[in-house]
Formats: sequence, structure tokens, C-alpha cells
Amino acid sequence: MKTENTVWHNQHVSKAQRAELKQQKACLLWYTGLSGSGKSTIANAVDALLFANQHHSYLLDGDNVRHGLNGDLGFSDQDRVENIRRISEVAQLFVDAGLIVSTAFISPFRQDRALAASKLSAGEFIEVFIDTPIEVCEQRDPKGLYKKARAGEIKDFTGIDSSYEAPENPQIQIKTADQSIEQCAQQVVDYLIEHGIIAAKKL
Ligand SMILES: Nc1ncnc2c1ncn2[C@@H]1O[C@H](COP(=O)(O)OS(=O)(=O)O)[C@@H](OP(=O)(O)O)[C@H]1O
Ligand SMILES: Nc1ncnc2c1ncn2[C@@H]1O[C@H](COP(=O)(O)OP(=O)(O)O)[C@@H](O)[C@H]1O
Repeated sequence: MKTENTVWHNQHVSKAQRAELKQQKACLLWYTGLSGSGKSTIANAVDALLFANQHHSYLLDGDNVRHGLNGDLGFSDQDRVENIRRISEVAQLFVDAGLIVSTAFISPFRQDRALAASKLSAGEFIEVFIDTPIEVCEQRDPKGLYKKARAGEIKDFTGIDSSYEAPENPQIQIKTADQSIEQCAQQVVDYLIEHGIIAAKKL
């Protein structure tokens, strides 16, 4: 550790106070799933629903973070671990600000998702498994990446030559092949209401 001479400062305003002002509880919706499974689509739909109902939320999305904060990282196992570690730290700060935070990253390794969860209090970390079979993801192929990976133009592609460890006990499991985008988003919103993170209001 290079931080041995630094001291943690407790803030006067707590996470709970910040969240209460926003009439919500702070939490982290951690979306995980294969490329093309629907993480971004569903996380964006949920975020839009929350915003429309005056909630304070923020979405950290894969490609955007990789263009900036994590622009130095590729797709080796080691780089993915570091990618998720940094995202976990950033997400924790946003949760501290009292927000309903969403992260939409493949986050293929259980251990890294567990690390993200360990930084938050009980009930704050909500693992959302976007459970879409690889055949469906590959058929959708929204960015043409599966085609390139099959052609050998991209290596270490998740689900093809890089592993994905599915969650064993996610708080929310969404089967996108059987439901519309709206139904998937509503499944997340229903969870937030049932667990007292937001009030029912119009959602
Ligand atoms: N080799 C390889 N494997 C998987 N994905 C790849 C790869 N190369 C580029 N991409 C694109 O990068 C997006 C995944 O980035 P993540 O930061 O979510 O990945 S990870 O959590 O670190 O595994 C992923 O975005 P999504 O399709 O939205 O998941 C791809 O668009
Ligand atoms: N029920 C659904 N939920 C989410 N996405 C869906 C669904 N049905 C079809 N799709 C489509 O699947 C694709 C998912 O892409 P994307 O959200 O970018 O996935 P990811 O972020 O996991 O890579 C989009 O083109 C989206 O329109």
C-alpha cells in the first residue's frame, strides 16, 4: 500500500442523510452479463424511469468508462480485474453521495463482483444478472463483435475465448429472451419498490 501516511476523514453529512434529502435510499444496481445480453439497454431504461420520477440516479456504462478513466486497460483477465476494481471504487463514491447508481459491465469474475459488494452495507449492493443465452446475444450482435470474434479478429472475447462466471445467487435475474425491454426494466423497478429503496409513486 502506498497510502500508509494518509488518514481517512469522516464527513459531517452522512450517506443516509444525503439519500433522505432525495427521498430514496442509496444503492448500487450491479448489472452483469455477456456482451449483447442487454445490460446497457435495461440499465438505461431503468435510469430513465427513475429520472422521470424525480429520483437521483447515475449510470456508469461500459464503453464510456473504458474511453476515459479506464482507457489504459484492455481485455486480458488482469485488465478486466483492474477495470472492475476501479469501477467498484467509483461506484462506491457515487453511492456515498446518496444516489441510486447503476453499473453496466460484463464483470465476468465472481470474485470481482464480490469485492464490489464488500464495499457497501447490507442491502445496498444489488446484483442484476442479465441472463441471456450466448446464442441469443450472438444473434443480436448489436456491435458486430461476435462476428469479428468468430472470425478471429478479436481475441479474449467473453463467452468465446474468455470466461464468464454467471452469478450463483443474484438479487435480480432477468431473462431478456422472454420479455420486452419495458418488462425487464419494470422487474428492476419493482425490486427497488419492494425493498423500500424508492416509494411506489407513479412507477
Ligand atoms: N474481448 C472483448 N470481450 C468482451 N467485450 C469486448 C471485448 N473487446 C471489446 N469489447 C467491448 O467492450 C465492452 C465490455 O467492456 P467491460 O468493461 O464491460 O468488460 S469487463 O467487465 O472488463 O469484462 C463490450 O461491451 P458490451 O457489449 O456492452 O458488453 C464490448 O463492446
Ligand atoms: N428484453 C430485452 N432487454 C434488453 N435488450 C434487448 C431485449 N430484447 C432485445 N434486446 C436488444 O438486445 C441488444 C442488447 O444490447 P446492449 O444493451 O448493448 O447489451 P450489453 O450492454 O449487455 O452489451 C439491444 O440491441 C436491444 O435492443
